[in-house]
Amino acid sequence: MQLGLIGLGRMGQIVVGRTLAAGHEVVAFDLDDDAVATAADTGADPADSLADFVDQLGSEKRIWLMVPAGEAVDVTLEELEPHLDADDVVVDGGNSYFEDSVRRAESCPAAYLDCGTSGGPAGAELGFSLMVGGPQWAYDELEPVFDAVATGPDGHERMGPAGSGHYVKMIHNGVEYALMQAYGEGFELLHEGRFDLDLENVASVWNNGAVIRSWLLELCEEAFREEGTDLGTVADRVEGGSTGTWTVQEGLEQEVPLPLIYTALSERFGSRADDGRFSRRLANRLRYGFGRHEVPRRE
Ligand SMILES: NC(=O)C1=CN([C@@H]2O[C@H](COP(=O)(O)OP(=O)(O)OC[C@H]3O[C@@H](n4cnc5c(N)ncnc54)[C@H](O)[C@@H]3O)[C@@H](O)[C@H]2O)C=CC1
Ligand SMILES: O=C(CO)[C@H](O)[C@H](O)COP(=O)(O)O
Repeated sequence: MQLGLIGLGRMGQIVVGRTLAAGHEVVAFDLDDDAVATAADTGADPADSLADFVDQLGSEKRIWLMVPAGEAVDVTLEELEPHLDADDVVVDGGNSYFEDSVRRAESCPAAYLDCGTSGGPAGAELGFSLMVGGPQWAYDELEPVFDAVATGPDGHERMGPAGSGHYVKMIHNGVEYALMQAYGEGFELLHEGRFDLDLENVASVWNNGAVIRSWLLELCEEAFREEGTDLGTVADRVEGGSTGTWTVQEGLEQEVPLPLIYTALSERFGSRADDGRFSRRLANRLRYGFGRHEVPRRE
């Protein structure tokens, strides 16, 4: 299959690499020429403009967007629109708000798949977990690419109609916030508590058979190994927050109580006051662990 990839940042380059490794062709475009050159070095066909990108794709276009959520998706779709028809498929693999995806699916001339992507840049070797919404035929059509980008055939599923993929990913991120908060609080108590503990050792022993073992806990272990048991210069400041805000808003609309996710979100907002909380410094470092997000550091 030939896949057109727009957005060649941390996540897009992985989609390119995994799709090529599975024997497919990739045409790659980004506003940043260096990102296009990196994709070309991996074996993709570089496009120097969106017009060039569209020209290089065949009559039944298969396009994957991996650009930042929001305006970049709308701008890209607007430019693609004159070149798309009902036989084409567009996948949005970013963290778009699900209601935006429903709107885009209604107005896009091509079949539109909203694809929640989990695993982060650190998950490149294993492959991602993909939660897809949209028409069944388009999902079936893209299955070889989903097999390649995901951990394999078990790493992707069609969730339901338009919007359902990004809806499931939004709530996944709410759970992610609460888990990070829970690990952060536990390690804060261990750090401030009665014993002089090596937190890397604690995380390591918990990761070997304990009920609370997980990938996030492995990333806690990595953070203590690389930063030290007191997290060194990692600042008490947690960025991000959009996906957690949407999750809490949805909980309010559905009248489903989400006290843990809400608390984790409000802790993030509170962190921006910089008052030195350990749990938030760990959350800051964990976002680097899975997302390669920049780590704000204190002086
Ligand atoms: N980093 C992570 O852990 C995860 C990120 N995501 C989502 O995946 C999407 C991409 O994320 P990252 O790769 O981390 O971002 P990134 O910032 O590393 O890369 C975004 C790329 O898109 C390009 N771009 C921006 N606007 C463009 C446009 N109009 N046309 C063409 N290229 C454009 C930028 O030049 C950049 O190369 C976002 O929606 C993000 O929320 C999803 C799961 C995990
Ligand atoms: O989706 C992700 C992980 O699953 C990304 O890392 C995302 O950027 C994190 O979301 P937020 O910016 O709301 O912290």
